[in-house]
Amino acid sequence: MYHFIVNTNSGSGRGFKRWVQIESILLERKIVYDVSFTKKPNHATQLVHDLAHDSPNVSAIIIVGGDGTVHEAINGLQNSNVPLGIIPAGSGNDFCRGMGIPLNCVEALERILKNEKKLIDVGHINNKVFATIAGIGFDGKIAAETSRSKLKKLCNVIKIGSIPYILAMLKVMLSYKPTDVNLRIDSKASSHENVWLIAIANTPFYAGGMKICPEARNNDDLFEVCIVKGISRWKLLRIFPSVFKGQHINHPAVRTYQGKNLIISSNNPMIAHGDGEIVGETPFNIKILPSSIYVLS
Ligand SMILES: Nc1ncnc2c1ncn2[C@@H]1O[C@H](COP(=O)(O)OP(=O)(O)OP(=O)(O)O)[C@@H](O)[C@H]1O
Repeated sequence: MYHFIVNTNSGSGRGFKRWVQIESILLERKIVYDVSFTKKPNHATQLVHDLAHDSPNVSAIIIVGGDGTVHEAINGLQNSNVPLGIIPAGSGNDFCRGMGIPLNCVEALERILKNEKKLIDVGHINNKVFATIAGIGFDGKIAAETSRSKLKKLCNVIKIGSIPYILAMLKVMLSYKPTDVNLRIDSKASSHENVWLIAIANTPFYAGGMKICPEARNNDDLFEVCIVKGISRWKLLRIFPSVFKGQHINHPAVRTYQGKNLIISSNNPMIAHGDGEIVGETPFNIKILPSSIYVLS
């Protein structure tokens, strides 16, 4: 039996609208399902954990929500073979974008009903797992600003999901102070001065379609790492638009690496997000968890 978990709040109410559409299709086709609605932040983790570990009649758990709800769901799914399906209903939907899951909810449902499973890697940071990207520094600060933004709701309604991110980015850019970082990727240690951000990617996209790590794949047992450092805020502002096409990686202030395990410390605390949800401050120990969860895709 399919069990749907709906975050009616995601995408400023889009979650509810998508569920109404999906439920009418399920009823019309006489597909057996059950549904739970998230009642508060982090509720999806508990719901998924209980369904995946204590409900033998659940054949798949389908999330109706955005990246935050997917993040909560995968944190409840650890050590389970129950596959996860996603009906995108958030403002960013970067996990779906990275997996090639249709952003149209009816097409996403059709894909789920084909029952084709992919085994994917996830990342681990501060006792949390993440499916897309962990962003540290400038990035984490922007995520913290965006999650507080009232504008996010309005922009969701008029379908310009990246705008709150861009405005938060401009605000943080004016005040952010880059810091020095010690980094170990697998056995290789390095030091970096004036670091703006470190993105550790399992899939290419964040913030509603910015291609921060174009080469990231979630089935290769590896992170793609992008570091931006030693650049003035005005030059950073100038190269920013190139991130939408992933062309920023050619700039001399941008370095890319690959690896499975990272240890990161910094002179001044750097805040981090995983899948857009705040996960803490430096120091971090981050590792890839290969072939961790099944996704219907
Ligand atoms: N009943 C609820 N009331 C308030 N918040 C909730 C409820 N259920 C879940 N949430 C929270 O809603 C937040 C936003 O959900 P989600 O990330 O799925 O949507 P989004 O932010 O619109 O999409 P995206 O992350 O793709 O931009 C999550 O952080 C989750 O904890």
